[in-house]
Amino acid sequence: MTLRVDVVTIFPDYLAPLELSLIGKAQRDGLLEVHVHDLRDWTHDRHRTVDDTPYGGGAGMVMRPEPWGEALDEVCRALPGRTPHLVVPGPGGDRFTQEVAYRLATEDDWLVFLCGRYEGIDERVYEEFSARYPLSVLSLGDYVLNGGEVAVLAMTEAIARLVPGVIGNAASLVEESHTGGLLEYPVYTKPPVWRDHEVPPVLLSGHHGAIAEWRDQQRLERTARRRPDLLEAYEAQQRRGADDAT
Ligand SMILES: N#Cc1c(-c2ccc3cc[nH]c3c2)n[nH]c1N
Repeated sequence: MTLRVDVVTIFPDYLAPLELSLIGKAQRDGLLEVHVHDLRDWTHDRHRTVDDTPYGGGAGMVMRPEPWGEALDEVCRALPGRTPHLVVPGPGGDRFTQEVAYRLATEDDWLVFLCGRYEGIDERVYEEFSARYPLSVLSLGDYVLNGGEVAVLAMTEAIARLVPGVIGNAASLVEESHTGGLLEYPVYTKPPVWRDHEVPPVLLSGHHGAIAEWRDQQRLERTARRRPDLLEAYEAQQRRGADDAT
């Protein structure tokens, strides 16, 4: 399945990193298609204006609905017969988590990201396009960015890497943080001793069962220390699983 990603932004160069590394290779391998669009291409004045002052007063500027309307009318019709899922990064959105990334990677094959700037996008754009397409507002976390581009980079990488074939060794997806609800275990490589820091002996033992047990324990301890909220959810899920099995 080729995942198509369209991004509408006033800073197209911000999305250049999507041409690099694994995401760039996925595009060259035909697993991912990324199309970046400059919102100003849908303006018609000499200054290519995309913002204006807010009704009701207040600081800052608001993104005008007209360029968004014309841009999304065109972008969302790029694949006749297919329906895009519109994703708008925003601090007030639902939390973007690994579970959301997995859902978007497996349930959608066409994502259209709207990158807001200034104080945001005129609300009528959400009204107009949520009536026509699935539309999600998603937040990276509880801090404030200046626009949606950084969020789109993070979301696209998190989603694209879950597309089959993008990550060469799919097994690595199983043991990483947030897969299965726990944080990842600590990793080591050569040399066996570095500045008097030794690799845990169990990892040099060759006993795969003992290594797996140590890693599981490390995941639990690390999650308990750094993210007790995740551990609580994990243990509740384990209890539900045990109840279902009886
Ligand atoms: N996602 C996300 C965001 C944002 C964000 C996203 C878009 C715009 C447009 C203007 N300001 C923005 C902030 N801030 N913090 C997050 N976790």
